Amino acid sequence: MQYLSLNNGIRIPQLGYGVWKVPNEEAATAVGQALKAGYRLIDTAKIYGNEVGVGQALAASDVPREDLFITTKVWNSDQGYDNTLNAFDESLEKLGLDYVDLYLIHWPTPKFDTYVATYKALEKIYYDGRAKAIGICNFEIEHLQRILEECEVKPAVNQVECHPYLQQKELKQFCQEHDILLEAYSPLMNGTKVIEDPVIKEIAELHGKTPAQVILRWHLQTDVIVIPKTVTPSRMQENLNVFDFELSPSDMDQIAALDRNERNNSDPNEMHMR
Ligand SMILES: NC(=O)C1=CN([C@@H]2O[C@H](COP(=O)(O)OP(=O)(O)OC[C@H]3O[C@@H](n4cnc5c(N)ncnc54)[C@H](OP(=O)(O)O)[C@@H]3O)[C@@H](O)[C@H]2O)C=CC1
Ligand SMILES: O=C1CO[C@H](CO)[C@@H](O)[C@@H]1O
Repeated sequence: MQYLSLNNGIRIPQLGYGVWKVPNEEAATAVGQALKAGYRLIDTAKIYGNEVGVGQALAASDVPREDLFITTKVWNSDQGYDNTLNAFDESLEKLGLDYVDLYLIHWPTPKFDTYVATYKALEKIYYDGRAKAIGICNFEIEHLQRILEECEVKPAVNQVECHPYLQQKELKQFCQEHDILLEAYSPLMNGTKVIEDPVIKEIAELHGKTPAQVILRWHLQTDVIVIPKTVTPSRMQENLNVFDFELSPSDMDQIAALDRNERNNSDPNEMHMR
């Protein structure tokens, strides 16, 4: 496993395991398999409804707590200072943990203008030592600017949709300038289109790797954290086997040219409180 350092010095595995759409009843098995395969970062959220299953896998695993990196997120309808503190307590209890490694605001929900108060609750959780790091998801530059201006603790990460068809170059640069790591969600574009892209396929053949491995390797070489999801054990292993080859500058240039601002998930400015 390869690690990066967050802006507060905490180490984060650069490749993790996402569990959106993994039903709670299946999460314990899936996360257990992922931990056995070698994943150490698990990315869940209250809205995924599987924190209990994730917690069961953590409890059953012999991986020491300090080697795990557990992320969860506050959902839109729990935003606001007090609501967030309560939602955090519930998430922690479901996970069966006394701290998480990273707690994130799931969406800025700009229409309701609650994300600054929500972030201040995250700061309290951080100061209390119950989250080793805090951050946000789906924040655009204007949302980030407000946090940087109005809050004390710099977000450690901004988790956003990112893949070769949505490379987030401007946001990535802004985050780099402010020492915020970008974390790529839906890194395989939810297993759609980009996996079938002819340029990706050609590069994959050149390296004797799969298209998914090429995409994940591209993410790693662009210095982002990447959290692919799969419930298929062979793919868990496939997605981890990306540390034994390197994309050339020419491969990287060809993938850079695939950027087309194509989103597969919601637009942060259109996400409402649900
Ligand atoms: N903060 C946020 O707003 C969001 C965060 N996320 C996080 O990011 C994680 C990953 O993103 P997600 O949206 O799940 O999408 P991904 O881009 O990780 O794609 C997951 C899909 O790709 C398939 N897949 C996985 N590996 C391979 C492979 N090697 N070859 C072919 N297909 C493959 C999976 O199928 P199968 O499982 O059947 O093998 C699944 O259908 C989420 O699980 C979640 O933790 C996601 C969305 C939003
Ligand atoms: O992480 C995510 C997946 O689930 C949610 C919907 O249920 C999305 O809104 C979110 O971005």
